[in-house]
Amino acid sequence: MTQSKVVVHTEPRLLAESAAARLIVRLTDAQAERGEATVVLTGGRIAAQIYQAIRDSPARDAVDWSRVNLWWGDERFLPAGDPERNETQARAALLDGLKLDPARVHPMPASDGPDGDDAEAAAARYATELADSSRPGHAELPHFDVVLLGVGEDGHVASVFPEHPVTLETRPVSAVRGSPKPPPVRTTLTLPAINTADEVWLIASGAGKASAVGLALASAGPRQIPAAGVHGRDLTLWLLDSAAAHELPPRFRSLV
Ligand SMILES: O=C(O)[C@H](O)[C@@H](O)[C@H](O)[C@H](O)COP(=O)(O)O
Repeated sequence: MTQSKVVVHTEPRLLAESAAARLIVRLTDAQAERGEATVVLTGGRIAAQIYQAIRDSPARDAVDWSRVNLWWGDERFLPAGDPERNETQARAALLDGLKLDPARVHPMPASDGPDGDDAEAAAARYATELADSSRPGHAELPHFDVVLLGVGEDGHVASVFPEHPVTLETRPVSAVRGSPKPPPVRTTLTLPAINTADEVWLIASGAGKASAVGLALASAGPRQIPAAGVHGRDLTLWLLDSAAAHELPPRFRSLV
């Protein structure tokens, strides 16, 4: 039975620093347990701050980065190296400074890759790459220790947007057309894929997220608020700053 936890920090800098420290510990624990660790990265502003905090952390190399498997939860379907790609932003903020094993780094396909501008084919390709790394007993997906998710003002996570057909997708990876958040074409892990993770961390900063966070932790459904539809097998962790926590349901009010 998954455990839910909400942690509120007074300001964005503390949210980013503490999330970075938490991820370093989580990855080192996973490596101690299984010899490797697997994390699914997200895009966005608070995620970039977390990546930079990891980069600058004195504890950074407690993680053996050569034994970390990196996947992405979603990607803007743009040419390789485009500054708007989540991969480009993660590499600039953190990855380029780490001793990663390139064979363990799995960016989502670019729009100038082997599938050209066919986002559906690119999504299928990523699904195959995931399946090729799947864990025993799970035909389609590797073991995800942690999936990181930013939360949109509208309650989206990854590129699963409210009332979008992708909210009903059962395949692990989907193309997304008509994204309300530019660019319009993306690829994303779906809610069922995200929910295979041991832990899902939802990270939100700023007053603009307060409504979506409050609805997700109240009674919203996953089509209306996709963030309401994600949960880890062991832990669903909300990492918030005070501004994003401003509309938490009464049972969480003591945290703010
Ligand atoms: O490709 C993307 O845009 C992200 O994956 C997206 O899901 C992001 O995490 C949220 O929109 C929050 O972004 P901010 O932290 O910048 O508000």
